[in-house]
Formats: sequence, C-alpha cells, structure tokens
Amino acid sequence: MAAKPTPMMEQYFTLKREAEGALLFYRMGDFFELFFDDAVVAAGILDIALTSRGEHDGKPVPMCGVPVHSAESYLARLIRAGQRVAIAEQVETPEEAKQRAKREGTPSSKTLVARDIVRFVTAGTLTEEALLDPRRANVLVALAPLRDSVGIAVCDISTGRMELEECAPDAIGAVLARSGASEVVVPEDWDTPPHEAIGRPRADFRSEDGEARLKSLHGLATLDGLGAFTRPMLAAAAGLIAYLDYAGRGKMPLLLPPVAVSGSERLAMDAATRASLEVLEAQGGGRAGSLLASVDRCSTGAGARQLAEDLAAPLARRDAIEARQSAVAHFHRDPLLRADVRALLRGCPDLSRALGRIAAGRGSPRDLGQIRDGLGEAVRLVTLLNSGKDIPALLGQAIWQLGGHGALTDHLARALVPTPPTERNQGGFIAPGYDAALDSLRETSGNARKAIAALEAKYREETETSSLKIKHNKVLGYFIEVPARHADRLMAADSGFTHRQTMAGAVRFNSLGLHEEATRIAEAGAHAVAAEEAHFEELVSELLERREAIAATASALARIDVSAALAERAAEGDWCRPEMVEESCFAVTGGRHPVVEAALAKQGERFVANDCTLEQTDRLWLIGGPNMGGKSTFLRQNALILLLAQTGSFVPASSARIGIADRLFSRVGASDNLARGRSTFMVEMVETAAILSQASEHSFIILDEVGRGTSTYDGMALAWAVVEAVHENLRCRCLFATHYHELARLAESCDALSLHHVRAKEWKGELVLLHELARGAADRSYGLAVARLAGLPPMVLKRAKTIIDRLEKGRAETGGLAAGLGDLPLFAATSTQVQEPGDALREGLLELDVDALSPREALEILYRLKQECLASTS
Ligand SMILES: Nc1ncnc2c1ncn2[C@@H]1O[C@H](COP(=O)(O)OP(=O)(O)OP(=O)(O)O)[C@@H](O)[C@H]1O
Repeated sequence: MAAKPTPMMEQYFTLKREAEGALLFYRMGDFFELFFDDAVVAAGILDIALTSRGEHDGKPVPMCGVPVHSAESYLARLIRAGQRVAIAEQVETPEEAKQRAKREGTPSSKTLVARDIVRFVTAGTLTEEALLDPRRANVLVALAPLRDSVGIAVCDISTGRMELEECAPDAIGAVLARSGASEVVVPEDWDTPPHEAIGRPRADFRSEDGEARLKSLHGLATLDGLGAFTRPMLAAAAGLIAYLDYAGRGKMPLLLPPVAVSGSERLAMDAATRASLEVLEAQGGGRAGSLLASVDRCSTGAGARQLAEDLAAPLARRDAIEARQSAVAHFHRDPLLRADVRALLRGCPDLSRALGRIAAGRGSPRDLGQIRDGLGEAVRLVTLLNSGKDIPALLGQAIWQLGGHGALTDHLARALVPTPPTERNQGGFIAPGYDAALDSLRETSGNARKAIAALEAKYREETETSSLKIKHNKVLGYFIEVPARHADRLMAADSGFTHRQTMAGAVRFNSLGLHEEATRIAEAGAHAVAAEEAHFEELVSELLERREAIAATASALARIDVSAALAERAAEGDWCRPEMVEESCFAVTGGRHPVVEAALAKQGERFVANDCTLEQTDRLWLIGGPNMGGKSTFLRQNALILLLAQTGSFVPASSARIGIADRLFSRVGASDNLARGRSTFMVEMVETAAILSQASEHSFIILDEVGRGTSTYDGMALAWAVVEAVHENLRCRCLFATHYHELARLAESCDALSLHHVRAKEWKGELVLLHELARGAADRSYGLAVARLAGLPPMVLKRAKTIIDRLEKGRAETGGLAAGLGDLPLFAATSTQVQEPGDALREGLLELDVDALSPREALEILYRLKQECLASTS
C-alpha cells in the first residue's frame, strides 16, 4: 500500500494542480524549491544540482532549489527556455500558523504555514527590470476567432500599451510577426491555433465581458470615445484581460486605454518578408546585422523599443508618414539642438517601465525616484525644444504631452531622498524634513545609538576593560562583548551585567541600560519603517491617478528620441528625405544598403550606389549577372528603402520619390524550414504562392531566383510563369533577380518589363565584380570565374569548362533551353483562354493548403504541376 503523503506533500500537490502545467516554485525559507519532474526540467535548464528529499510512493523525490534573493536571474533563464513558472509564497508567518492551529484545534506540529500561488511568471507578463530587454517591447497577444474573422488584442504590460485589431484568418501570421509576440493566448477549443499558442477557456473570450472589463478598468460609461471596436476585437480584449487576471492572480498590471488599429493604415509584411529582410533580427537570430541594429541611434531604451515597433509596422498613410518625416527633418536641420536633446535623453530613466512595475504592485522606491527624475527631465526638454524654430506638428504634440506634472514632481522631490533604494521594506527613502514625526523617530534612534556609544565608554571605564565592545547582530540584537580572560569581572553577581553567550574566545553580556536603548532603537526603527511604508503607498496612489498622463509623457519622450536618432543616422550616413506620393512609382538615385554599406565600411571598402526607377510603364525589372555580383543586395536595398521611407525615416540614397505601398513582399535566398517538414523548394513555392494571391497593384515585390531550388526545366518554367503573373495580373512594382538567361525573352512580350544586370568584367584572367547596375540583359554568368575565386580545385574547373563548351554547342544547335518559348502566348492570354481565374499552374499553386500537406503529397503535387507546365510549353 502506498504511504500517505505528508501534509507538506499534500499542500504541494494541491498547488501543483493549480499551477496547470507551469513549473511550481515552492517557497521554503530562503529558497524556492522545485520537486518531481519540475525539478528535473529546471535543473537541466539552469544547470544546478538535482538532489532528492524524502520519498513518495517508495521512490526518492527529485528536488532542486534556487535562493529567493537571486530568483530573478533563474526565472529569466527558465522563461527564455519557454517555461512558465507559478510562484507559491508563504502567505502567513509561522507564528500565525501556530495561532491558526490553536483555533482549529489541530496539533501545531502538524500545521504547515499556508502557501498560495501569488503569481504566474510567463514570457508575456513580465515587468521586472532584470527579466526584460530594455530595448525590446515585451508583447502579449490574445486572438479570438469569431466566424470568418479574428480579433487581436496586443499589449505590452511593461509599458501598458494596448492595441485592438481585426483581421482575416489567413493574415494572422503577418499580424503575429509584426507584433513580435512573446506569448499568444487563444480559446482552447480553436482547431487551428497558431504555433505554440496557449489555450484558455472559451468562456474567457466573450465580447460583452471584454467591453465591460475595459469600461470598468478605465472608469468609462462607453468605449465610443476611444474608437470603434468590433466584436472580435472586444472578444480578444476579454481573453487578454482574463489571462492577465489569471497570471497576476487578480492583480491587474498597467493597461492603458486601447487603441483601435486598422490593418490598412500599415504596410503589410508577412513573416517570411520580415525574416528575409532581417528587419528586427538577422537570419542567424539576434539583433546584430539587422536593419534595426544598423538604424538604431536611440539614446533611451524606450526610444529603441519605439523604433523597433515603427520598423515592424511601417505606415501606409501619407499624412502620417510625412508628420514623422518632418519631426526627423527638424532635428536633421539643427545639429546643435539634436546633440542637446540626445544628451538630455541619455540621462532620462525608463519612465514607462517604472510606471509598469508600480502599477503591477512591484514598484520600489527607486521606481518612484525614476518617475520623479524622468518627469523632471521632460520639463527641461520642453524648454530645449521650444528654443527651436518652426516646430513641426508631431513634435508640438509631443511637447504638449511632456508637461503638466508639476504638482506630482514637486511632491516626489520633497518626499524622496536623491537616490532611493530598490528595497522598500528597510525604509531610508523618505527625505528628511518631509515628515516631522518620521524625523523625530529617526532622531530617537540616532540619539539611542549615541547613547549606546556613550555606554560603551562608560562600561570600559567601570570594568577597566579597554577591549570591551558593544556589538550588534541579527540574532542577539545589541550585546556587550569582552575577551574571555576579562569575563570574570562581568560575571560577578553584582556587576550589573547578565550573561548571554560564551564563545570560543569571548563572552557576551547584556545590561539594563543597553536593553533600554536597544528597545528604543528597535521601536523607533519599526515605527519609522511603517511611516515610510505609508508614505510610499500614498505616493504610489497619487502617481497612479496620473498614470495615463505619465504614460503619454513616456511615449512622447520615446517619439522625440526616435526622431532625433533617425536624424542622427541620416546625418551620419548622408541619407535623404524621400518624397512620398500616392501613385505607384519608385525613383531612387544613389541607393545603398544600410547594413552591407556599414559592413563594407568597416573593412575599408566602398559600397557602390545604384539607381532604381520603377513606374507604371516600366514596373518590373529582371536582373541578371554573375554570382556575387550584388543582385540580392540591390533587391533588398530597395525593399529596405521603401520600408524605411514608410517608417517616416530618411533613406540611404541621394534622392528618392516613393509611391506608398500597401504590402511589401520579399522572397530572397533559400531558407530551409525542415523543422516544419518543408524542403527549401517547398518553402519557396509556398511563399511565392502567398505573394501571387495577396499582392495588389500597390504592392512592392522583390523575388530572388525563384525556381532555383529544383531542376533547371521546372525552375525556369516556374520563374517564367511567376514573372508573367506578376506582370500581367498583379501589375505591381517588382524586382526579379534570376540566373536564367532565357527569361530575357520575356522582354519581347511584356511591355512594362525591362532587363538589367550587375556588371562584371574579366581583367587579366581575373573576375572583377563592379556591383554596378546597368540596363540590358546579362551577357554571361561568370559562374566558373566565381567558383575559381572561391578556390575550387583547377582540375574540377577544367572539367566544368569542357562540359560548358559541350552544353553551349548543343544549345546553339537546338535553339537553347527556351527554344519554342518565343511564340508562347502570354500568361494573361492563356488565362483568358482557359477558365477563370488563371491557368492550371497558377491555380494549382493558389489552391495549395500547404500546411495540410505531408512532404510526400507535396512532392506528388509538384510532379503534377511539372507535368502541367511541360504540357503547356509543348
Ligand atoms: N553595391 C555594392 N557595392 C559594393 N559591394 C557590394 C554591392 N553589392 C554587393 N556587394 C558585395 O557583394 C557580395 C555579394 O552580393 P550579393 O549576395 O548581393 O550577390 P548576388 O548577385 O545576389 O549573388 P548570388 O547570385 O550568388 O546570390 C555582398 O556580400 C557584398 O559584399
């Protein structure tokens, strides 16, 4: 028969059930302990010793533990490893537990200190400074599918920002990629949830509850004043708030009034486009090498977070883009103002995160100090900014949001010491002179300390023991200590000293006088700490009454920082302000790739600037040329210029006139996604299919070597068909890089398509890559020359040369790979001959529900598509 679990184990199991799959941090004294599988998992992730404690069902119970005082760093590592943690704290003192036992009539030896889960620590619900990256937003998303639409609630509780949005189910991937969510919650009965989402009860996602919670959180009778929120949006808000409730065990973190976001106000980019353009992260992961890293000159963490958000969700409305541009231009024009503003911002604490911690009930006196200092800096910034001329509207609005906190800052300045501590329960943060009663308590304990020093001198004299000392420790409090050889004098019955402890070389005593002074200190100290605690609560509630205004100041500071930082970047790199227009054009002269240019500059090399001019009558550029010639770089640089321009930034070019795009697509390079069971070619086709189905006339597409992942015939056929589809059906701006010379023949049938190549020449047998774009088709591919550069053995190169000569001879005789394609009817023409909406190939691609395919089915479909393709070319 299994042994009955101990009361502690029973308590543990109850809490573990409540933890619902999260690791349970079970508080025992100065440690959080983990047991059973939790211990095994945590010990592995944290690389700490796995021990055992007692037995359960006849087996030792695995255990590991982390000290409470350093728990944050362990939590950070567990969260990063994808875990969630439930914190079970002791919610009564051992003394209270004993009293309870007495009341309940249970033996006190069997009564455990009550414990409760006080909080869940999850990736999306962090507020602690140590657990957050200062330059990255921490985003929690809730999705609520409702009929044929999905509501999305996005929030960053470390700053309180909250946005509500609605999208079509197939756009969820793009929205999640844009928000950069750390954690996603969805109704648990949803049959197609996004990868790694956390299921929560369906009842949490009721739109009526969402509306009611938002109204009560913000003290509003109606939400109409905040914007138009749809039912799916409110359902998502309900799910998000319910999850925050659950994770914080009823303690609501900072949530500002929600903002309704419309997808059409933003430049849409899917996850593949973001990854291939390396917007926030480089392909290998990490910030280094990304567009963000090469642009970010922000002085504050809040500014860096805002910039990342801006780059992740560029705008699609001209007035909004131009408003940001004007703010950047203001700082660009005035380098002195820019330098002063940036210097001031560098000393500005992170207001929004301090506010987030305070609102979540995890604030410290240091956070109050940061709010005081941040608001003070904001006022100085107002003076500085008002000294400039012709202040643009966006900055004017920001300046207005910076002020208005006079009473609160005065109060905080009077109440707090200059550098308040992070510990709240030790006191010492209320300034002298703020509270007379507190001052006199402090004076009492100061006097008592002086009295103790006087007692020491007096006792030395009386006992003629110069080595007598009055000391203090946590266990005994104050005591008198003498070396053992002098102890006899104090041991005497009439000495006035009472013996407390005998140590190896010393003996410790107490005295009535010392006891009195020590009690005075302890009482005054406890009263002082309680008084400071009360002041802390008062200050916090005064501050929270102004939470929205403080959050507005924080976001104004971030916006000013971003504008000044982008101006700094523009000045540093000689960037220009792009002219934004509605029509679908793209005219960039002297364009550069910001990341590649910086990398080359580090090696002392120069980046070759190139022009790109797309317009309705010349909207598709087919770009050829040698490997390593700079095709991919050219494609990406133009996509990045568009993205930067729509972010409101200046761009790396000497001039730019840019038609605002609704969507940006990039299919650059092959990225294997074997983890999801897709081959390189499959990924390429899936992404191409997405582009063909989603792009509009106002989109901007870059496609790099579509079709290269399969056999020459199939690849070329697909590339050919894709170019035709883009040219005839989508009719949008597109840069298409390819090694298939045969595609040049498309220029004969596609009137808005032109041919370009990156230049190279051979000089004294060596290949020289000029990285310069020129009109016309590429004459040859220089593949062997590049291979030679890469160090392929001469024998292999020689053999390859022989094979090429043979192949080329054959090609000349048969008319080449594309023989017979000259009179192939255009894509559009074939599409009208066959049934709507397109030819079989395109239809086949569009109809693929690739996520539902096994690799084998995918391959079978490819064979079929190939057959159809061959059939249509024969
Ligand atoms: N405009 C430029 N000025 C200077 N160097 C450049 C330029 N463009 C590209 N390069 C250099 O050439 C390298 C190769 O460029 P890129 O990858 O764009 O070539 P590619 O033509 O796409 O090659 P492949 O066909 O092999 O994919 C870059 O890493 C960069 O160092």
